[in-house]
Amino acid sequence: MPTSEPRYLRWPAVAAGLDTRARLRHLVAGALRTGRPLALWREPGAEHARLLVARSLEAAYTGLPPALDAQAPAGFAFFPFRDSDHNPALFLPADVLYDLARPDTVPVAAAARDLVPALTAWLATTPAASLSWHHSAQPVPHAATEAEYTRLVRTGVAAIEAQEVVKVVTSRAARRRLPPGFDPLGAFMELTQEYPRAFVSLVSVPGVGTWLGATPEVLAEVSADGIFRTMALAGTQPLTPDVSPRTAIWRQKEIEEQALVARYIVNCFKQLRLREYHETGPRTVIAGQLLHLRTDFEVNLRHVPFPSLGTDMLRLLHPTSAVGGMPKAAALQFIQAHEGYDRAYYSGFLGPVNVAAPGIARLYVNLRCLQLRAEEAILYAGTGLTVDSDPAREWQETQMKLRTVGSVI
Ligand SMILES: C=C(O[C@@H]1C=C(C(=O)O)C=C[C@H]1O)C(=O)O
Repeated sequence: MPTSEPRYLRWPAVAAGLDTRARLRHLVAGALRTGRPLALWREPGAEHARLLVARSLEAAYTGLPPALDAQAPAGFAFFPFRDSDHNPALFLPADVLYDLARPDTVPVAAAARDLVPALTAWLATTPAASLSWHHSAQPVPHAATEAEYTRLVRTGVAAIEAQEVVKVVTSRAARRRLPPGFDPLGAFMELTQEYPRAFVSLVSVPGVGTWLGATPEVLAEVSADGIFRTMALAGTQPLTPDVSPRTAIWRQKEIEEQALVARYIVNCFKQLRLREYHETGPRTVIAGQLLHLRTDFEVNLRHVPFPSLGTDMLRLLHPTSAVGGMPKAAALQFIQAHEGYDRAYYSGFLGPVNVAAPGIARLYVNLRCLQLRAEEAILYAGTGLTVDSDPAREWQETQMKLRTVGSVI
């Protein structure tokens, strides 16, 4: 009889003695070996992580950003900064879900029943000693030197002075050799410990590659109580022993930079003719070893006549002026023309939709992240420029941001 209930697979004898983490490794090994996409994540404040395995790469290709409503399919969105053949927009269907809070069974979605024999076989194999992570087929992006980044910032400031853009976010890639025996799963676990307030993720997709990150920035969230949330996060300074969120002082440059992001979000609400939003802040918040300015926005979806607000906002927001700039089109054009490397999934967005329960979505901007290659990691960071930007400070700021995820290598 057809049913929409998942099927709960039990662990076979070979895996019976494995603890939760070893079972996770065993599942990940099987997904990698059989060429399947996977996403592992830990939500801010949550104790346990979840692993999702999609039945195939083909099933993960998507067009539009996901719909944030309870009827939409469950899965994990992994979207690039800009769609292209090299960096496809992906939505990994929640075919197999392993919840580390419930390690005794492996639920397989009704739509993925065909997967049960293969999955049963892979669970019964001897646990693998090493994992073969998926790597991107694209060339390693150019890593800007300090001189090159300085030039980029100067060009950005000149574009602001010439009034081509009001704000633009420039970024760069940095290459780091991986230490021998580097273990991405171990690094993921370390990040979850180190950054309890971040959204920590490890995504591996055939042909697309493997990305690891710990981001502080919500792009669009719909919670169980029907609240839509987004945030304007910008402005950066180091968290040092003598500053705290309560005593932090911000320069005019950072205040303006963050206000532009907040204004951008308000404009998105305006485009949808929505007036009933709550705005809190800006406040100073901690993100790893950094402080940022943040304004929170909330809409109670049960009190407004906009059933598709979450979906519409997501499509308007990305890429926000926290990673692109203002006006959006001109800033994106500037980035395309001058940045000199492919951001790929850095400053795209990612996160689960309808996985915890129908109607719950948590999408984050993919910041403080790295891409894994066979022997090296490519780290990414950017900075919002305004007319007052100083190239040396902007370089320093990217250095600080690289340290968040860089701490695990
Ligand atoms: C672009 C990044 O971060 C964004 C830019 C910020 C800034 O310019 O101060 C701060 C937080 C993020 O919204 C990054 O981490 O790479």
